[in-house]
Amino acid sequence: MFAAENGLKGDPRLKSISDAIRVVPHFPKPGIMFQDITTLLLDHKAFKNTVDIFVDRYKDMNISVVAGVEARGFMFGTPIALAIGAKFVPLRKPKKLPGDVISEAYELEYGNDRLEMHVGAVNLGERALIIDDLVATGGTLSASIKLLERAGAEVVECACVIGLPEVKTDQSDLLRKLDLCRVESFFSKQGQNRLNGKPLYILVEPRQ
Ligand SMILES: O=P(O)(O)OC[C@H]1O[C@H](OP(=O)(O)OP(=O)(O)O)[C@H](O)[C@@H]1O
Ligand SMILES: Nc1ncnc2[nH]cnc12
Repeated sequence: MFAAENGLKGDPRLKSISDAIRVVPHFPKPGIMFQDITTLLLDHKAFKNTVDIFVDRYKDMNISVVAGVEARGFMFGTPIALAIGAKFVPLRKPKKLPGDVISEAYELEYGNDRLEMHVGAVNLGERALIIDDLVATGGTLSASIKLLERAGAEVVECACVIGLPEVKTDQSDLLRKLDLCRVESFFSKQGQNRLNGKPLYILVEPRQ
């Protein structure tokens, strides 16, 4: 669900977060409206508001693992993990982790990729939160959920700063991706957004 529909309606922190995100048209490819969170990181107050909202939501949920998606999920995931007293597990792009890994392939708005996690980073039955900066097709989060579940964790929720309600891609491609992700009521404003059966919590919609 969106934070504004879940108790934070009119909360000025959401506007401060949205205002701090820069939109760069046609990056990294023509037609993509790139949501640039580096400008949010430059704004101490807006960055702190972002982390605080997540920490308030997750601090009493008995979460022992925060998994962050490379690269931008690391920037939000690590301060959240520290604040709620959980360990941080990086989900990395291929061939970056030195130990034994498990791996999941996925599709992106602008390409294909794979995520890897160290074997042994997560124990059976641990309660996990997955953090990224942005959800578009849901392919990245879908692969992340699978990695955590393969390691025996219970994924409590996925959380992102930005949710793109529509993906700028051709319709059949989008349908194929949504099918791949088994997205249920994706970006419905009423009720919960769900991704592979897991609740999805989103702070703001993209800036135009
Ligand atoms: O919902 P999806 O369609 O899967 O897209 C969302 C993902 O795309 C971006 O990462 P990207 O792969 O560009 O990597 P980066 O963070 O390393 O730049 C973004 O940070 C998310 O992880
Ligand atoms: N439009 C977008 N802006 C930033 N990151 C993205 N990842 C996938 N689509 C994106």
